[in-house]
Amino acid sequence: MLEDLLKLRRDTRHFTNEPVPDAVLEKALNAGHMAPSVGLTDATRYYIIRSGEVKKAVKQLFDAYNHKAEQLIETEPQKSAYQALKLEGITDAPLGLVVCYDRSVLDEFTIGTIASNDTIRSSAVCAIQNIWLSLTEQEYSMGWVSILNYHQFKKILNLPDEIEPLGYFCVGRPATDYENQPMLQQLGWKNKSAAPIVTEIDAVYSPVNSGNAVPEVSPVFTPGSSENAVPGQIKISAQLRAVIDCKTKPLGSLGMLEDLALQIGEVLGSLTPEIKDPQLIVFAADHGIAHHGVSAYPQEVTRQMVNNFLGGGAAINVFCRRHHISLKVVDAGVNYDFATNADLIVHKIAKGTQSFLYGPAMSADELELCLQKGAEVVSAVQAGGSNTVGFGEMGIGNTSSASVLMHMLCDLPLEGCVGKGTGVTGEQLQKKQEILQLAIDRYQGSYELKPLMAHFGGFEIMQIAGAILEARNRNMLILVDGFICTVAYLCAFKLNPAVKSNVIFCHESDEQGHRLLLAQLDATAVLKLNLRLGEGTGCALAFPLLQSAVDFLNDMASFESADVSTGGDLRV
Ligand SMILES: O=C(O)c1ccc[n+]([C@@H]2O[C@H](COP(=O)([O-])O)[C@@H](O)[C@H]2O)c1
Ligand SMILES: Cc1cc2nc[nH]c2cc1C
Repeated sequence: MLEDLLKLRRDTRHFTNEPVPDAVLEKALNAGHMAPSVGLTDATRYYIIRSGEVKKAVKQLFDAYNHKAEQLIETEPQKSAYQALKLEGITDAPLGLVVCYDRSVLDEFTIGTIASNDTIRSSAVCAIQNIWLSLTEQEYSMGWVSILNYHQFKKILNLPDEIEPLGYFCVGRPATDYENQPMLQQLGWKNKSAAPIVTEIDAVYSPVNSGNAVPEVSPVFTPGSSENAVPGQIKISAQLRAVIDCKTKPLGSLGMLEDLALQIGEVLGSLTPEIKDPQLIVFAADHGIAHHGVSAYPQEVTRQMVNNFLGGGAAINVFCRRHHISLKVVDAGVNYDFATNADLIVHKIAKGTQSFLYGPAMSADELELCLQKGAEVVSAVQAGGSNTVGFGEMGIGNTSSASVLMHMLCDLPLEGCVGKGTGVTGEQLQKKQEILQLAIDRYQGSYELKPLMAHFGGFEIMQIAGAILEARNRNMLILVDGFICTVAYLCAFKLNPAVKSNVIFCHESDEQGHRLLLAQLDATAVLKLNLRLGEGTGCALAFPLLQSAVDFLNDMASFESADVSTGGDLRV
């Protein structure tokens, strides 16, 4: 009887050393294969582990993470109780089973995954339950080990990139029935609720009728209003100019460094400004448009590079270390679930945008959420004592999004806005242009700013726009990187032109379109090094020049203090 099996099924951590016959395993895996899979994606994959060496390596991963979990427990009695629990039987169980799903099924059109890619993961969970019940019926059992560093786990099993494991399952003959209850309940850790928790929803929720009205969220700023002026901002331009001109140098001879010193002094409201705790934030997200062959690299590079940032091995890590800039990564919408990491801020809106070839990349609500989440990042940065924030991005396909936004918002010919991105040239570049043109031709929405931002945007681009707006509200110095970041700035600027005074455009990217965009914005970049990497690399490289501008303003002698004769051209 099914009900008896459901009652008997246990998450098992205690096994006899009796081997699992092949026929038992085969029957259980066939039961897994009979489970529902969304849109018949058939993405569930199984790996069998019999090797003692592999089991030992998995056990070590478990031990390391379990130790971490122990550290999180605050009270000693609870810690001791936790330590007494046996949470796995990796080396005791005769067999290990790794249940995974294959993300590459998403490379083709699939049914049922449009709202969330998580559905393929859920299908694998259905298979797991079938296997569990089949093993129970055959008087065997299984134990789910989920406390693992999945990055390492994939590495030691040498799983292909697109294969995502849900856990390691210990399989064998149970050595106990835990008195017919979950082991955690038997040991008094926690009781299972007595009955399913069910609520009937009989009407569509409306905040107005509920008597529990949600206060309206105030916009990040009020475009075009005089409230945009930062309170207390001191008009010190003339004084700064005088200080710069009195330094021991021919008038204007420090060129652009003089403009930077002036701007930094103005933004930070000081004749002796100090750059405090500079921070670089890389916003990362995936793009539905990336599935249409518009990039030279596959989508998974986004998450691989995020892991590279977290591991300290990317160009931006190297440059930030060199120039003593703190680095954080924001998961704004990467198509992946990252392990917890102190340098990762999870502001995931969804696992990638929808392809704007078929409809809006994001909803109006998601756009607002992006602006809000970006603003939150900057609030936290300032609360930590920083007054200078640089923005970088990572997202396969994001030059496509940025190019269309530039075209739509600046009314410039598309060809001038589309470039090679990660390296598409020749026919592929032609194809990228055609796909983007098709998306534009199909667009039937409003030509107002926000609908355009939502339809063609990316989660990282819009979170950066929100972050720039908040940094301006907080009177911070804002460093903008290459082409994609400048498009994020363009969106922010269209919402509040006052952002311009706080922004330094750190470099002119080699991406075709950036030069044109900077000209359109009447902006001059600090560097031109033919970079087209993104990540915020331009910001990190320009930083020592900005610091040098501040240093000459603060530390250089004046004609008077050094007793040097002025030429006839001194302005003051
Ligand atoms: O910052 C730039 O100017 C820049 C120019 C070209 C490419 N990129 C990077 O390349 C990725 C987007 O390129 P693509 O070809 O995938 O659209 C994304 O991760 C960006 O960080 C960045
Ligand atoms: C390898 C790689 C690194 C990147 N960094 C930013 N965008 C990138 C795109 C690629 C492909």
